[in-house]
Amino acid sequence: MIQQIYPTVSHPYSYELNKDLQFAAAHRIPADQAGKCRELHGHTYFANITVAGDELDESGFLVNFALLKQLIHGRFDHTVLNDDTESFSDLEADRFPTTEVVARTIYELVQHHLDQTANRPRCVQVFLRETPTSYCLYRPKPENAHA
Ligand SMILES: Nc1nc2c(c(=O)[nH]1)N=C([C@H](O)[C@H](O)COP(=O)(O)OP(=O)(O)OP(=O)(O)O)CN2
Ligand SMILES: [Zn+2]
Repeated sequence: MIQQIYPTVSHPYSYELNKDLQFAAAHRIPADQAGKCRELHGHTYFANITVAGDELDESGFLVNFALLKQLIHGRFDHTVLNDDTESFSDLEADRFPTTEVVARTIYELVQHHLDQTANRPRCVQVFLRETPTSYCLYRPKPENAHA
């Protein structure tokens, strides 16, 4: 079980939910500065996804916790991230599967789903831990988070 205190994000909404999930994946960072991380290696990633909004859906949910797990764990668990060419690329640094880019990609996948719901909650933060000593936070710009 994941138990951690996460950084808080300020937002104007009345409801906020948080979903912890984990997935095992391999990656390589195709940059000279990446050193040993240029080689294929694996991590157990821990993600915390924060969703906020003012309206609930017909189930009384902002969004179903299980749906968030399905979107992210279902897509990335036991994969090689570099092979997921819809999300990542070995040719553009902004799409290398770094912690930063994976965190942003999780945001994009979650928000894309939320944009299709009637109650339209917003993903306001993604926390992604790659190693015991390394993590990244992704927060959309306010105009995207509060649209
Ligand atoms: N800004 C980033 N820097 C690094 C990333 C990254 O995604 N963003 N990734 C790596 C490697 O892929 C590696 O997985 C993580 O590196 P690091 O934290 O250095 O891992 P260690 O286990 O060796 O950390 P120690 O604290 O030294 O034990 C590298 N950099
Ligand atoms: Zn790595």
